[in-house]
Amino acid sequence: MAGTGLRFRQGAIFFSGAHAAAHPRTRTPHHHCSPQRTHDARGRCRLTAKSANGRPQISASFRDVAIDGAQSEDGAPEQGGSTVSITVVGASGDLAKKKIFPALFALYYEDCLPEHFTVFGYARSKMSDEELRNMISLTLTCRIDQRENCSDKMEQFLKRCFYQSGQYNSEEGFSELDRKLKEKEAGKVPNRLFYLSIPPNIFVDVVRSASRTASSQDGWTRFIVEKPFGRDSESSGELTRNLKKYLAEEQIFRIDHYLGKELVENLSVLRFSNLVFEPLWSRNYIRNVQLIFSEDFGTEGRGGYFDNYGIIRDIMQNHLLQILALFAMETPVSLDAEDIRNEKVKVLRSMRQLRLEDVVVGQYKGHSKGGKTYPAYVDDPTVPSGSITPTFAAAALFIDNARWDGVPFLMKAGKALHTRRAEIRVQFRRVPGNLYGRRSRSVGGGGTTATRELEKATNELVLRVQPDEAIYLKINSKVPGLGMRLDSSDLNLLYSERYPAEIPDAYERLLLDAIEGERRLFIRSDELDAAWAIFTPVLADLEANKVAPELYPYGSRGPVGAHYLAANHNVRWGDIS
Ligand SMILES: NC(=O)C1=CN([C@@H]2O[C@H](COP(=O)(O)OP(=O)(O)OC[C@H]3O[C@@H](n4cnc5c(N)ncnc54)[C@H](OP(=O)(O)O)[C@@H]3O)[C@@H](O)[C@H]2O)C=CC1
Ligand SMILES: O=C1O[C@H](COP(=O)(O)O)[C@@H](O)[C@H](O)[C@H]1O
Repeated sequence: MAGTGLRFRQGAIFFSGAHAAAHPRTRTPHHHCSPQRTHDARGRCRLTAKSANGRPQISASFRDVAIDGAQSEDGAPEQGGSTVSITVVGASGDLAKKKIFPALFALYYEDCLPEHFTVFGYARSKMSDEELRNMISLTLTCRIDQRENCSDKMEQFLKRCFYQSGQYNSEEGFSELDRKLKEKEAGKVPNRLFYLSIPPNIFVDVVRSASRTASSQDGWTRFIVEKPFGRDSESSGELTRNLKKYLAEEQIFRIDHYLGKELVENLSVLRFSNLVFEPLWSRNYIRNVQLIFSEDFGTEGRGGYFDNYGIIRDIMQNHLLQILALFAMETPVSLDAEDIRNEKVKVLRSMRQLRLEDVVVGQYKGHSKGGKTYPAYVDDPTVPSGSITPTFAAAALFIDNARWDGVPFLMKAGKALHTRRAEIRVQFRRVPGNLYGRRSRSVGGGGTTATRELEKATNELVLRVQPDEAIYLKINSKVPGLGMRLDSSDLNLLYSERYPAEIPDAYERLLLDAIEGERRLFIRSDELDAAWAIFTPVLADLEANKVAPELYPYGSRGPVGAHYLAANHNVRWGDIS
């Protein structure tokens, strides 16, 4: 089943009622947007459809495509139409509490969920519906730009939340869930979404039991699968094969929440809808690309999980590589999920396998500063003593195709660093024969001289994914005055100034996409294979050679080895120069 179109949330391009009626999207969830709301301007809660040539068609809101129907306050539907049941498996866990329930509430608060929906939590912990509601109510928040009584909305949302306790490999547990779901769904076409917010070793157990006993009979059944998708090519292949014993690929939504981040979504818009960037987007003008992730906290509380994976698997092989693929892919045939994912696979398959000499690994050590003591990674009681799992890595990757031949794509990811940041930096080549870069020559009537420093200040495009989302371009420009003094300054699109509304969390976008059957931002199995093929050999070498990580103090800028790695490729990290 191919993706059925896309929303232009920001641009608010919508499809017509006539098309809505004909479009396959109308078979799935039936959305309701309050007509009083100003969602158009915010670009939220709208469906778009595309014509055969992939262009968006004109406007109709979810309301236009909804099959009208009523639902009682506790989520029990009245006759007719369809309903969506969202089951969060692992409901008692960290991710569910921190991200999934809050994202579902935010969607509800924004009137973005289908009119008829129910949320179930499933886990082994014993809990009543009321206890689940109390638990999740602690992490629900309202938008800063509140438009209506938040506590009423929370109460209404919580009334639609229920809990079922059961084992993850238990068909009885999921049969009981199925029975309760049916009660809520009665009379409507049931669509079911399972979110696997559980450790990866039980993904297959859950999929086996839930698909056999709690699949929808008449509607769709989809599973969102959290990372990690294996530890290497082999384990990932095995996971995929096992999942596919019970599910079709179209039912599997492998989530990478970085694809749901606003700036990452904007990357393709920036490239493909501005004439000024795409012609420069190649080895002819780009010197290097840097993908940087840093966190100013350690693995606190997640050391048990992390030690089995390390930073390369936790961040690079998925989040940073996905960004790289979107950055470097060729223009897709259309904005359909399959066309985009085809291009991502192509570019990933053109990448060279990473070699040990192109990687630097580090691990944070304890540090005292300002009377405060910060722990070492190995101080975490869930981390085995003497662990050499990297909490920092830098790597130089290459794409062996005509567009990117010879351009280093440098990645850097680390925990317990001096700042929290995720960004993409594009460093352009020097201006050939730069008139203003000639050292000894006077370049203006004012008598000032341009220096070599300025020649070094080449253009740099920065997409700051977080925090303080921004896109800025470093340019050389003349300092106002009678002389000819040049300066490097920024053309800056700071989101908080240009778009004052709060930016939705990545999980909101991705949950909504999964409900709508939009696969563009989820990882296809061949993408995953291509991603693991790049990293598996070096991961095996690191482990086989027991490569000791370079220690860096908690709160520092990371190991100096990262600078040498960059220098080997004639690069200076943009975040520290
Ligand atoms: N937390 C985060 O920030 C992120 C998490 N993820 C991924 O999301 C998934 C869930 O993460 P998170 O919520 O942190 O996980 P948790 O460790 O909190 O586990 C979720 C739930 O699964 C059950 N569980 C935990 N360990 C086991 C076990 N060994 N065997 C059976 N059941 C177990 C527990 O529920 P009960 O005992 O009630 O059954 C627990 O509440 C994981 O795949 C993780 O890698 C991805 C990105 C970020
Ligand atoms: O997937 C993961 O992402 C988080 C960082 O996500 P962010 O949205 O807060 O930037 C990271 O902390 C975690 O280790 C990793 O598993």
